[in-house]
Amino acid sequence: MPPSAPTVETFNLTYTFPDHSTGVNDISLSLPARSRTLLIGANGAGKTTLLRLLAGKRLAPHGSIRVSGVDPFTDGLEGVTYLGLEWVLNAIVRTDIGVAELLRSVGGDVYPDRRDELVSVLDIDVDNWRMHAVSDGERRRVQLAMGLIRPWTVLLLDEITVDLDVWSRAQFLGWLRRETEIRECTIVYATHILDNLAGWPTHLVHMHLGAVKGWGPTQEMMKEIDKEEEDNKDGGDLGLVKGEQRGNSKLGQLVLRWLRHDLRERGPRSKRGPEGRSYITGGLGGYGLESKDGKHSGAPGLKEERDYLI
Ligand SMILES: Nc1ncnc2c1ncn2[C@@H]1O[C@H](COP(=O)(O)OP(=O)(O)OP(=O)(O)O)[C@@H](O)[C@H]1O
Repeated sequence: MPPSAPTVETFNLTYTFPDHSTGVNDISLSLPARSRTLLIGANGAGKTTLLRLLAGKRLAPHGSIRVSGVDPFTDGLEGVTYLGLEWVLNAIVRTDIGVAELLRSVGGDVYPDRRDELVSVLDIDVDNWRMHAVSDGERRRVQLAMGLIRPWTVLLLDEITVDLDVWSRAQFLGWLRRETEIRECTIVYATHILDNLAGWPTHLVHMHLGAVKGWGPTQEMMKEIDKEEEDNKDGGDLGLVKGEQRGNSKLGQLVLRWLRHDLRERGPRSKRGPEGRSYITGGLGGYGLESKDGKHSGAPGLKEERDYLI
């Protein structure tokens, strides 16, 4: 990979699984060097598929992906680090092995400054922790350190911070941010957890049913929610009352809005339930029930779609 700035671009990227279901559909993105992009979308929106394609874990059509201006699958994926589920499930991190040894095995001695920095940021006890006898969150912290010691140029992160406590996650996100400020590197991060992310992403990508519905610099994307605040509607378009809105960050409000619209647009998953009864999902889950004769039995206390908060 050339030493130029690590831009990430896709050109009409489409991927269909062997069973003919759509993974991603006609995605064109141009993420600038040193950007920190969040992939946002409901479960099944295509975030993991996109990240795996960018990482070369799935074969993208020739010419549909460029990293630093070149086809990474022709010219090499060196510098691209993908941290996702399969990496997290690696069995070695559950064996009776010390942290120091593990970090050494992934190049800790070659990059001692980065190793020590990550150990400090992720609050890892190098001397005493053995991997078969740590908590899930502690294990995850060691895994993050292992995956990030080698200086990557493009980091593709599929939500793997779920086990971190709020403080550790904030420290970690701060470290990632600093990386993009002091080194030539770029991050694409798929997450549902928006805590401590206000001000973190430089770009947002809104995915739905395998497609990108919108993307761009965060400030541009936020205008949508700024406008809603200006309009000052009761509960806006989220179906939430005012007080509930206030509890969310602006980013949280924007994402709630997107996901609510996406679920409405997608519509019900299935009309048939057990025993011939059909679910009235209204795009928001199967809370209401309709009996065979069409009479609405409903979930206790829930009568209208507005009642089903996401
Ligand atoms: N191996 C597979 N074979 C067929 N279809 C798949 C496969 N993996 C994923 N899909 C489908 O592709 C779509 C996108 O899945 P993907 O895992 O990319 O979503 P996601 O946005 O990462 O979701 P989540 O937020 O739940 O992790 C889904 O509809 C899913 O059912």
